[in-house]
Order: sequence, then C-alpha cells, then structure tokens
Amino acid sequence: MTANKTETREFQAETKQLLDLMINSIYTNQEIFLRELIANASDAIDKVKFKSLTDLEVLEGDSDFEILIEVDGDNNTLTISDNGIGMTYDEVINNIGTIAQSGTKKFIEQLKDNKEDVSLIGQFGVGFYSAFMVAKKVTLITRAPYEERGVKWESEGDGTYTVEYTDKEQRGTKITLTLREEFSDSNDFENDFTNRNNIKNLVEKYSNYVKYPIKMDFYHEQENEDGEKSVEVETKTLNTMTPLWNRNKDEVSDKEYNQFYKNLSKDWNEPLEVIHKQVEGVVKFNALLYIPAKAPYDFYTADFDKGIKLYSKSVFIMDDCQEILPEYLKFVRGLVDSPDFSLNISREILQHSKQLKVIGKNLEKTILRTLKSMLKKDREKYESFWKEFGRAIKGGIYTDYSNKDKLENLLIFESSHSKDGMTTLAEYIDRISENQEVIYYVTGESREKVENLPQMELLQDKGLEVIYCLDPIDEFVIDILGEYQEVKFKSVLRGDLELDDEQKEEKNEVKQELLEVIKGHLKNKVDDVRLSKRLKSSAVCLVSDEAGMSMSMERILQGMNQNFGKARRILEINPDHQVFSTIERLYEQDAESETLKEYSELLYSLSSLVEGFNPDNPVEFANKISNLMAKAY
Ligand SMILES: Nc1ncnc2c1ncn2[C@@H]1O[C@H](COP(=O)(O)OP(=O)(O)OP(=O)(O)O)[C@@H](O)[C@H]1O
Repeated sequence: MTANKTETREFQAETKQLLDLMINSIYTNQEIFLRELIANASDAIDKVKFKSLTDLEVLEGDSDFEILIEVDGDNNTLTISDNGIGMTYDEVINNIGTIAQSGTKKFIEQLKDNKEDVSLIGQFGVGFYSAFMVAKKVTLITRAPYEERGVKWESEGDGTYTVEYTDKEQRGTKITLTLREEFSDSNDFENDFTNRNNIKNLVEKYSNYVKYPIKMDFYHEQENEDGEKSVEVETKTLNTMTPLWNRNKDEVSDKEYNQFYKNLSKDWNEPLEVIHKQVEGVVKFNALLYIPAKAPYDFYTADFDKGIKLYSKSVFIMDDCQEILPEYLKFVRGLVDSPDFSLNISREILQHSKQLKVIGKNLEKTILRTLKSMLKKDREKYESFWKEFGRAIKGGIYTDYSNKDKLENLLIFESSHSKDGMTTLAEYIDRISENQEVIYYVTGESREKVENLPQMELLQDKGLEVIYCLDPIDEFVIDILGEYQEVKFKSVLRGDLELDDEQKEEKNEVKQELLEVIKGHLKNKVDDVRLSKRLKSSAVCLVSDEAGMSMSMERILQGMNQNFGKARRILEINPDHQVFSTIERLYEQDAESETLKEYSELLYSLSSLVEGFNPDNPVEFANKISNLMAKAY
C-alpha cells in the first residue's frame, strides 16, 4: 500500500455476484437500505462509546453522539454520517471490500431462487451492500480515533472500488449515496430518497428506537414584512429513542413491539410472541424477548448467531450474550437491561456472574411458562412454533437430562389419533384405556410410511393409539425419557408387543422346529425367527430386539457415518398368512427342501425391503422372484 495514492481494487467474486443481484434483481422494499446504514452507524457509535469506558481519549472530545442525514435534491445525493468508531485503511478494505461471512454464498443462492425475499439481507450480514439497491455510486469517508488521516472508499458497484487517504477532521464515517434516477424522482414520493418527509417516515418506521438522535435539517422559506425572503434551518431529531423496554407495558402498542423486533432481529416477519418483563427485586432488570415466527435459514447450523443483547441502564454492553439462556432456547431474540450488570463486563466475567444466572433462570422459567400457556390456549400457534423450533426443545432433553421434567410436557407428536392435529404425551395418557400399560410409538420418515408398516397392523386393528416419531431426533428423546407419568414407552418395531392373542398362542405351539430350520437358513442375517403377534395381513416383518439399538437408529447412525454395529434383527412370520401354510407344507414334505431354503431367503429380503433396506443381492432377489412367478402357472 502506498500512501496518498488511489488504489483500485477488485471485489471478491462473491461480492461481485452479490452486488449484481442487489442492483439487478431486487424490485421491492429497497427502502430498507436506510435502516441498514443507520444500524451500522448506531453500531459504530456503540463501539466507540464502549471503548471510551476504558479509554476516554478515544472520543477526542467529541461525545455528542449523533447520526446525521443530509439530502441534496440538486445532486441526487443522500448522506448518512456518524461520529462512531470509524475505520482505518486496512479495516475499510477488510470490512467493506470483502465479504467475510460464510453465509453470503448461501444468501446469493437463496436470492437467486427467491428474488423478492429481501428479508434475508440483514440475516446474512450484507447490510452495507444494500446501498447499491438505490445508488449508482457509493462514497464512504471515514476516520478511526487516533488516526491522522481519513480514508475514502468509492465504488459504482461495477466490480471494482477505489481506496485512498483523505482529510477528515471528525472521527466517524460519512456515506454518500449518489442515487439512481428512479430513486430521486420527485414525482414518486415513496421512492424519492431526496425527499425529507419520505426519509422522516422511513426513520420513524424502521429506526425509531435507535439510541442515538438521528437528525436532519429542514428548510423553511420565510418572508418578512418587506417581502424579503429568507430560509430558516430547523434541525429535527427524527427518532424517539426512549428504549421501548423501559416504557410501561401498557403504553407500548403491538405495532411498536413488532417494529422494534424487526429492527433488532432483521427478520421481515412479525414475531410469534413478545415477552416484556420488568422486575424489581433482589436483582433488577427489564427484558424484552421475542419468539420468532420463522427459524432463520441457519438456525440448525453452527453458524447461527445466538444470544441476547445486554444493556445496563440503557447503555449497550454486548450483542450476543450466550450465557444467559440455555442452548435449547437459542431461538429467543431480545435484550436484557439491568443496572446490576457492570458496563465493562467481559465474556469471562459473565460466565461467573451471579446476577446473570439469577436473571437467566428467571427468564428461562418465563419463556417456558409462555410456551406452556401457548400450548394450552392456542394450539395452532403452538404447532407453528413447534414446526420451526420443536427440534431445539427436543435437543434440550437430549443434551441435558436435567431438563427432562421441564420440557417433556412441551413435546408434541403426530399420532394415529388424528390426521390433522398433534398430541401431547399427557393427552395420549388421558385417552388410553386403564389396561393399556405402555405408550406405543413408531419411528419412520413420514406419516404415510409408518401407517403402512406391517408392524402397525394389529395395533390399528385393535384401535390402539400410536405416537409417530417422524424426526430422527425423536427416537433419541424417547430413549432418554424412558417413560412418561410412569408409563413406559414401547416401540412398535422392537421386541414382543405382548398383545396377547389367545387363538394365535394355541396355533403357535407346534411350529418351533420349522422356525429353527428357517433360522438355520438365515444364519448370518437374523438373530431369531418368530411367529408374529402383530401382523394381520402382511406375511413377514423385521423387528429389532428390545435390548440394544433399533433399526431406525442404525440407519440414522449409518447416515452420519457412525458405525456402532447393527441392530439385532428378528424375522417375524404371520402364522395366518397363506405363505406360512405353504412353507409348513414344504417342511412337512421335506425338512431339508431346497425350496424351503430359497423361500426363507426370499421372506427375509421382503421384510428388509419393507424396512427400507436393500436386499443384500438385488440381482439374485429379482431372479428368485421371476423364477417363482414362472412356476406359478
Ligand atoms: N458506519 C460505519 N462505521 C464503522 N464501521 C462500519 C460502518 N458501516 C459498516 N462498517 C463496518 O463494515 C462491516 C460490514 O458492514 P455490513 O453492514 O455489510 O455488515 P454488518 O453490519 O457486519 O452485518 P449486519 O448488516 O448483518 O449487521 C461492519 O461489520 C463494520 O465493521
């Protein structure tokens, strides 16, 4: 880098792609660029303010924090300035010239498929680039504290940008957008970003609770008694600033809560639930928490930025405090403001903060109470919550057994009881007859698949309700719970169902020898062969042993490339099926019959197929079936 020279640099390939999309593909809601730039300005002021707590010099005597907006209708420009932390030369190149966030690629992919979905912009941390939705040129001039010179960055969004040193007296950043014609057209109020009233409306809509004054000059023409004209300048603060969470709950409207949420989370949707808590006790705090309606695109990945914002007496301390709420509530967004937090609290100190623990426990209880009440009072809303975040709650049971009692009552499942609604475990228990001693459950990929399983036949016939575990994590959760209200869980696909069927019991006595022969033919494939008490119309099914791993677990672990061995397989044959009579006949004629061996193998392949496993040798399997068909007539 050579000082005082203008450097022309190329954007990264990804940035180019992003800019291209910003400029050419987004046709609605372009106005949010203003929110994004104001948010950046506010973040930058937060940063310098925070730094000044330990280093007052950083302020250089300039501590009247503010964000200024200027418009110039003659030159079609809009300028946003802040006296925040500013950027050094290298920071400009690192922060503005490149996209560090790994999520950006995914953002580009999603935008390609869904060009209208600008709600994704904030989520992916591409806020600054949204300026190119409305600007044909963006000029950024910035100076960091202690730097002698400022830095000028400029780009027309065409693949390159320039950087050079420049003079800048005031600390902070000034961003000037030279607007595209369609965004400075005085005949189109909502898209005219040189119109002061439009800007005022947008600030009120999107940035009303930004903590620092957002100011703009308004010009009033005046005429005195002698007919002389003059212009009076009035500087107005456009935002109300009072932190919403410190206002009385009764004084805050739903609209205000929702708008605040959108600013805070960058989510385009309204939140599903708002929790506003004001506590005066041993520990004093105000909290404003939100349960989102939709899971962010990266919610179930390690990239997800979880955490709650921390404030002390309305002064921002930290963006994403992860210590306050347990991992399973990571979907909750919001902030906590407590005078008990120390301003220069570090992440290390946070982990041992007693106040934080007390507040965290209090909030956890409140959130769980809110969810419980939603489950009781508004099932539809709860089911929509569950669809988005149910897995996080289940994860809470799976990763920490001590959460079991808190969370088991929040679980809901699909079940054979109803095609539309879902059931809690308590509702299941309420419905079962006194002599049913277990909670039946079945694991599988979809309602349709589990309902067609041969293993379900007898239960369906007897009208016994079965819980459908359609999410791979369900089986782990059920394994951990073991029982609910002292009623044990029982997998339909494992062990003996103990559904006593006396007629079958009688018939079963004589068949043991035949079963041993079949077992001998399937030596390396199954651990046992039994007569089934659960099949009605199907000939065979495969179940796993009560002890050890289940077959669905085996499949999940295999999918994760984890080799924990195989589930113990048991082949069950329906003694009432014609096929069984056939093999019985074969056995009576010749216990060592080759055909009996072949049929045993075929039955095993058929049962594996139903379970979703391919036959060990598909070609041999196909040949055997063809031969059988050829012999049939
Ligand atoms: N006004 C500003 N003052 C100082 N630094 C800024 C300013 N605007 C942007 N930056 C820097 O540029 C970076 C990139 O900004 P950008 O808006 O693209 O993403 P972000 O703010 O990090 O993410 P998000 O928009 O999701 O909050 C910021 O993280 C910040 O370091």
